[in-house]
Amino acid sequence: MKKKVLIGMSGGVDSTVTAVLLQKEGYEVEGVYMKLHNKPGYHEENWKKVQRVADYLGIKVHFYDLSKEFNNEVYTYFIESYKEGLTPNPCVMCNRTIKFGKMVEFADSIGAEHIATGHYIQCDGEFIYAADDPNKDQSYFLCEVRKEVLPRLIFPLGTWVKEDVKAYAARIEVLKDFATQKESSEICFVENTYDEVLARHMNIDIPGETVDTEGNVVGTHKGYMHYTIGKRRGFFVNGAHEPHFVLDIRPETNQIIVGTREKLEVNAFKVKQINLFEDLTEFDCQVKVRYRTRAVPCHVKIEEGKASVVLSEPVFGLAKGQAAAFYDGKRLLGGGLIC
Ligand SMILES: Nc1ncnc2c1ncn2[C@@H]1O[C@H](COP(=O)(O)OP(=O)(O)OP(=O)(O)O)[C@@H](O)[C@H]1O
Repeated sequence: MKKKVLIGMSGGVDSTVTAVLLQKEGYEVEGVYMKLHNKPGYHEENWKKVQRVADYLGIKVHFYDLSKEFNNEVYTYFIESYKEGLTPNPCVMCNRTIKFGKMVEFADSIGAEHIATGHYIQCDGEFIYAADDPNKDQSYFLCEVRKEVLPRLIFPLGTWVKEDVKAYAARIEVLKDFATQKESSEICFVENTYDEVLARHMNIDIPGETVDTEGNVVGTHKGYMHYTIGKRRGFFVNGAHEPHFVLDIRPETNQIIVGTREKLEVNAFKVKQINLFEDLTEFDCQVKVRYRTRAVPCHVKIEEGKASVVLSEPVFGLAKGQAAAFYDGKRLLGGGLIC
């Protein structure tokens, strides 16, 4: 009997090509489109595309409304994090709870042993590995995924480059336009900027004090939720000759702490909500502290659910709330949230 795979189909070129490839490989393919939020017009358009692919492949596709779950697990966390002066990573949370959480439960309900997506990642059933194409690699966003689901995951695009994925779609007459459509933005529910999303829920324009590391008031800012650590624009510092960066955010007093670039340097930090694919308590590895950055060698020690990370070279602009992903070369060991 053919093995059944459930594919997360977004209407984008990556998941479309994923579906074509897995059907060619001999899997019995079903697709699911998850409605995650209420961006006007967004779902109607994507669902139509998913149906078009389904017609072409002759497969069954499901429309699954997970907007309530997404709101509870991802969207609220996003809003609350900014309120607390943190920099959230909604994609990391979505991958844990929705894409490789609720979608896996859905796969169970239709008797699908495997779950596939168009993520640029590799997985051997035990570990996740960075994609061959370093520019597209998305493994960082899976550092909080539960270990138990790994044996069921398939990522056919982990060895592909995006241009080849587009070229593949372009060669199929009915899927031609998938190759040229606009690529999705980084956070699916953010249309333009994250402040716009926050402003729908609260007043974020409350001017406050800009303070230096000694506690002196040196200027003004637009409201602490407009800033993330490392940001260097959008606030005022009296008589500053050098560029100043946001070093810390104090929601209680609506203050931002600013300083020159060398003050952004961090050599050690802590990580909570640790999720590891291997039983490790003390180890050397490399850590990525944000998505588009190089992994830095470090030593990690885990005690009472928190990891102490000591870096062998400094990083600049470490934002609390962001994910820290631990790697052994291309192999993802797991990760957690910077605290
Ligand atoms: N709303 C959704 N419903 C079902 N699966 C989804 C949805 N959004 C994303 N996915 C799955 O997660 C994968 C990675 O999502 P991401 O948002 O990074 O999309 P992407 O790289 O633009 O891929 P695509 O070209 O398939 O949209 C997608 O390839 C798809 O398999």
